[in-house]
Amino acid sequence: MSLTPVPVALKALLDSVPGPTPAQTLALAHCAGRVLAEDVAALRTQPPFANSAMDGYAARATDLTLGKELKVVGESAAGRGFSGQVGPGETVRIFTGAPIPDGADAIVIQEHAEGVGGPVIRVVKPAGKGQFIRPAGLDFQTGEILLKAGRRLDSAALGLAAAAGHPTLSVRRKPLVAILATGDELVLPGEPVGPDQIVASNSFALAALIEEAGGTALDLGIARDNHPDLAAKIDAARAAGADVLITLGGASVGEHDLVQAALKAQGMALGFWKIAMRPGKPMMMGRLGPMVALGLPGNPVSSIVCGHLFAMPLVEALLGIADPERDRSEPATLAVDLPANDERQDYLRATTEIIEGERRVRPFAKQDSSMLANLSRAEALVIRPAFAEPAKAGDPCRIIRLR
Ligand SMILES: Nc1nc2c(c(=O)[nH]1)N[C@H]1C(S)=C(S)[C@@H](COP(=O)(O)OP(=O)(O)OC[C@H]3O[C@@H](n4cnc5c(N)ncnc54)[C@H](O)[C@@H]3O)O[C@H]1N2
Ligand code: MOO
Repeated sequence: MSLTPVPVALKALLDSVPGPTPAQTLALAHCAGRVLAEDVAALRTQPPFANSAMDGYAARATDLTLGKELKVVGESAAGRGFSGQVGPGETVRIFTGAPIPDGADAIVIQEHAEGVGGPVIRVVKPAGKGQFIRPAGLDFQTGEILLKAGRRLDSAALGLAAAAGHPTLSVRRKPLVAILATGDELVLPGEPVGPDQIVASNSFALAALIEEAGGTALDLGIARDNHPDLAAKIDAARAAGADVLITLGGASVGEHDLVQAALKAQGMALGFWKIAMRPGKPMMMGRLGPMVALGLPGNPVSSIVCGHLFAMPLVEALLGIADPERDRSEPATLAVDLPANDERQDYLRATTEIIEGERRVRPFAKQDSSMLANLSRAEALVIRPAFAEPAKAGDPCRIIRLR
């Protein structure tokens, strides 16, 4: 079977998503990091009235000339405006956020006015028309679309939704991603490690990526390399209503690599198996009813790199985020020579440094897909396209930043 190129695999995976998860209404306080299911329109105009950007004096701009003396006829504070009219030769003491009184069309800040005894001030620096006045609707108008569906709710978006008068928002349900480790050799961290056993790490790494992308990770534990156990764990994922089942390991061609057969036995329609990528070659994708099945290789670095490249965009697609397929790579410059590449697109763990304004990347000499320590030290993955010619230090390249 030929190897599926990375972009073809990504497209097939995202196309397999039946649609975004259903919408749910949440109180604003619980919306951080969630993704909007609908556009958000302003329920009010902001600011609702012209107000002062500074503490000072509101007057007619024609009166705010050097040395002019003005009579203070009242005060406008935030929440308590001045109800009268500002006439020629008059001014109103005003504070930041307070409504601009009728008749006034400029603010002189208090540092540019001095008291001359009694309720009189003198202008020591002129102010032009409109100075320090925020007109009504400066920020937004009622009905204006402020945030589009698919927007992740960061602090700026949440502040804006609140200012626009929304106590709740319609957001996508977090995609539920069941994660199943497989292997007779695996024990959990902290458990006694017998001969020939390995500590399972992939579920923890993948759960973190899923949560970072905006999903909920459901750890199904470890299935042993036999059909009854695998079937029971796959059943558990379906019973939980998982949108996605990620399996870890058992993806390759050995006699104990049973995951694909176990999924097919339950009716999985295979999308693809084996991609032109290093690490990550034995990755598999299929559909089991409404659930997307993503089979990641067991090697820890392979599963995490596939998690970045495939599982995170999959969660984004389920959240209805626009263009989950977008190119996430950035330009950089190689710090070392690299040999020609074969048919698998490489993702090389690398450190990065800025030299003379240029991001230089230095892949580790050892790239074995079992080595997690250099993945945690890596700041980027250097992409080496399939069949790339030998490259020299100083050549341009593309990278995916890891942090
Ligand atoms: N004859 C061939 N052998 C292999 C091929 C191939 O094409 N022909 N492909 C290799 C590649 S590439 C990869 S990647 C691995 C992936 O194999 P599996 O997905 O079947 O992974 P396992 O055999 O189950 O495990 C590989 C390795 O990773 C450890 N592992 C597994 N699960 C976990 C976990 N949850 N946490 C930590 N470590 C885990 C496992 O103990 C093994 O050491 O196949 C190559 N072989
Ligand atoms: O593709 Mo495997 O992930 O090279 O080790």
